[in-house]
Amino acid sequence: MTSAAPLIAFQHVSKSFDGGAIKAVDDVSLDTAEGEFLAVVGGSGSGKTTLMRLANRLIAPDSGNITIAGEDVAQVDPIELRRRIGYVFQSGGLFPHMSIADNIGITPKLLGTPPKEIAARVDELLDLVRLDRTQHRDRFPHELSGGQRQRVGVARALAAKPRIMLMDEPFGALDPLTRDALGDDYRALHRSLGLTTIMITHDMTEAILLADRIAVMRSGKLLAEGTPTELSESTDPYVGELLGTPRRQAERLQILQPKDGAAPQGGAT
Ligand SMILES: Nc1ncnc2c1ncn2[C@@H]1O[C@H](COP(=O)(O)OP(=O)(O)OP(=O)(O)O)[C@@H](O)[C@H]1O
Repeated sequence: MTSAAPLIAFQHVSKSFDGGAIKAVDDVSLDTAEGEFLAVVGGSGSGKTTLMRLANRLIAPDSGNITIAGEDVAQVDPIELRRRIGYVFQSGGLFPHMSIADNIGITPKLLGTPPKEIAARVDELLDLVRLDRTQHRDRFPHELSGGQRQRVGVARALAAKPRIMLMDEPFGALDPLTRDALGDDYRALHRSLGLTTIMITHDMTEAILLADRIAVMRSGKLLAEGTPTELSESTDPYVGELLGTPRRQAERLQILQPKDGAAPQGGAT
């Protein structure tokens, strides 16, 4: 647990579907401090997306509550909430018939921002996510690579200058190198913009590399949470199983370590 007051707090949150037959989220209490990067991992159907949708008020909990900076989200106007919380979808969620500039500018437009200001903001955001302005502004989503589309998804989520970013498997569908590059770039943005981020990922290695803290979900319940080091000390068999892959990767990657402290070829410092 962190000592600072949480920016986002789930308190005994539950959500069922199909008349109670499916307990998607089952009595989850979880805090995220301001500036923290929290990864939520867990198998398919464990309740990760439902947890995000509850925070964003896309759905309402059956019981418990979610607060942002101490305020119950149920009391916050949904438009105001979307301004405070950026949301990045796995598929990018871009509107196919709209240009990249229009996709990125949609939230400022809905908020009544004057067109000139929107155009300037779109260019600023393209720079921020490292996409060339002139090359990309007028293209359509199908004219971009998967990685570029996800960069646009991040830019669009940042358009209204939110303090909080919720990301649902944002880099899951990308090849490993692109995934790595986008993860690193996003982590840098998280820091430089002072964001608080909750990111769902299936990939424990990605969670360890990017997040300050990791929450493990299973069957709607929060099974474990902590820093990567804390989790690696967990005796829970499922947590151990999730950590199996990164452990094996780490062991195999040992062979890439320079021997006897010698500098790697190329003389990088
Ligand atoms: N609108 C809905 N109506 C009925 N059941 C739902 C609904 N949304 C989610 N569920 C069910 O709730 C459970 C949790 O789903 P959720 O999407 O939160 O899991 P997840 O951990 O995000 O899975 P994945 O990693 O596959 O995206 C699943 O059994 C799912 O089928």
